[in-house]
Amino acid sequence: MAASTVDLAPAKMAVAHLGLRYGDFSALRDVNLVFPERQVTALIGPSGCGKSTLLRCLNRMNDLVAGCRVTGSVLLDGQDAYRFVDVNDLRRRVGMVFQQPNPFPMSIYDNVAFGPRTHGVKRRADLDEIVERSLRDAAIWDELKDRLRKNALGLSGGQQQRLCIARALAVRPEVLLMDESTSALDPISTAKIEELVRQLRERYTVVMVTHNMLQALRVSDRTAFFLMGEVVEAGPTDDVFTHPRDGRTADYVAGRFG
Ligand SMILES: Nc1ncnc2c1ncn2[C@@H]1O[C@H](COP(=O)(O)OP(=O)(O)OP(=O)(O)O)[C@@H](O)[C@H]1O
Repeated sequence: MAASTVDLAPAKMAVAHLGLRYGDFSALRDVNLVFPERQVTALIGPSGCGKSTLLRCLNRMNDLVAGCRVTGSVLLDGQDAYRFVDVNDLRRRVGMVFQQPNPFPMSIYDNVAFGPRTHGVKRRADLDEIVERSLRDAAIWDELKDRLRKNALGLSGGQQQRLCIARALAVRPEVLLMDESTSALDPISTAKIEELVRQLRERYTVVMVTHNMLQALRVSDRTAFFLMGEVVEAGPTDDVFTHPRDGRTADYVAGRFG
């Protein structure tokens, strides 16, 4: 079978024969996926099928879960992320934005400067430059530039989430993981973040978990459909939604279960 053009894009990340157990429970089984550079990949599937678990393997957040055991491999630029990449370096290169906006209870400026400071950036001019660049990249500079010293907890939910994206971008990641990052937001804030993701893909590789089929269709280049810890089908988003190869994918994207 001829590979499609998207399949030929260089893989920024990939997982091969990935398995994950929480104690006796097998949450992922033999998952094989590629995440091409500068593309958005959506992970879809019913609740509990392992989407967030897979996402957390990509930056080894599952290392923090007691009793969790990972088999197979996770590759970043072809290097095994569990063996050859320092975990702190991995988490800098593979940033994450969560479902609930979670700004720190400090100023907008200090939220964005937090990561660079922990990585040793001290000069005020450098931090100023990083804060402005990150807020611009998160499409929220114009809204916030006159209130950088105000507490981040005073922002709306949508603004807080874009601030969290700016905070993630401040350490210059290469991959951005988004775990249902719009599900707590109103439709206008959601639309702003979707537009932002479309812009971010020019420079970053994005992997997003979403329950929203239309969101996957609007913003992703590729989609992987999970069911009970396995990938049923993965490929270009248009193919998965309009010509699914597996009947279970067809039923799910048509909303017949979920
Ligand atoms: N820390 C944990 N300890 C034990 N089991 C867990 C843990 N985290 C997740 N699980 C289980 O692993 C399975 C997959 O969970 P996961 O959160 O990855 O699913 P999901 O597809 O992201 O679900 P949702 O869409 O509801 O967020 C579920 O059965 C869940 O209960």
